[in-house]
Amino acid sequence: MSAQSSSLRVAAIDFLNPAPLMWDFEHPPHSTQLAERYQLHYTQPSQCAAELLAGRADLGLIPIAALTPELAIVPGCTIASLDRVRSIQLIIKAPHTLDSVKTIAADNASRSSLAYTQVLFRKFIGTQPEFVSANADPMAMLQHADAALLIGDPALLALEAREQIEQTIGPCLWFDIAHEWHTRTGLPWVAAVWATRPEALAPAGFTPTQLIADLQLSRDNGLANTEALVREWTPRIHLSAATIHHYLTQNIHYTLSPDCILAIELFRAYAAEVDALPPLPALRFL
Ligand SMILES: C=C(O[C@@H]1C=C(C(=O)O)C=C[C@H]1O)C(=O)O
Repeated sequence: MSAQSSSLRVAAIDFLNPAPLMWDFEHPPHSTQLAERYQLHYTQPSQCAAELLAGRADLGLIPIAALTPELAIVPGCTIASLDRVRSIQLIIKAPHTLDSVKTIAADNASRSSLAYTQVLFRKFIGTQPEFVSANADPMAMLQHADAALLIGDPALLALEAREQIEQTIGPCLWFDIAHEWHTRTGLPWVAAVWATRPEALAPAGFTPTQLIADLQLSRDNGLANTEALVREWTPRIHLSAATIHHYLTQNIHYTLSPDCILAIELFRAYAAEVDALPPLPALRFL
């Protein structure tokens, strides 16, 4: 059997924010060679986690809320933010405020932001609002609940449509969940990491070193090509080139630094404390 006789099945996220991480998989000169070794499939964050946990994917860009003791974090890359992320919005309908909100319609694509929001209310505000899973449609969500939690591209688009939403729904308060976490903990806000079932690597002819190197190089090449990414995404999403540029360079942080690891540990500890997630006593790394 040759060293690379089969490929690694990868579940990736179909939002704007992971685009720099995916650069080499989608652009020459590396895309052709990577396509022989990686079989990519794009879906929503919650689905990436489900596929990895069910063994339908070997590697996934998954919400940190979905990490289990069986999964190993691939060091190097992350989807995080050092303060405001822009794409995680909690929209609260007047006259409600953070203290009075009772029902929250939560985007069913999310695992991490849902648990961060539960931590925000249960640990920091001291209330127990009810969360109802919903499709990412801000008008419908706000018609049925006191607040809406949106993630990814739908959150970015809701911010652009803020006036229109408030004309229909009435005045709203808009909270950036990453900023709320950062101001209360002093730590980065971490949403997702590359994770793998480590036993899947050898049968696909991969070593951990090679996987880590491929993913980091793709991220580095993506960040070196931000201008090209902005040009590619401007026709694909209803946002200005300046907003996309700011989002990719200022809002999202792509390096899994020691602070990000501390943040994952604290988030999982708080989430277990408030019964938002099962306990995860130790993080496992590849
Ligand atoms: C920054 C974001 O992070 C995403 C949010 C996630 C979640 O809430 O579960 C998971 C993966 C990330 O890609 C975003 O999509 O806005």
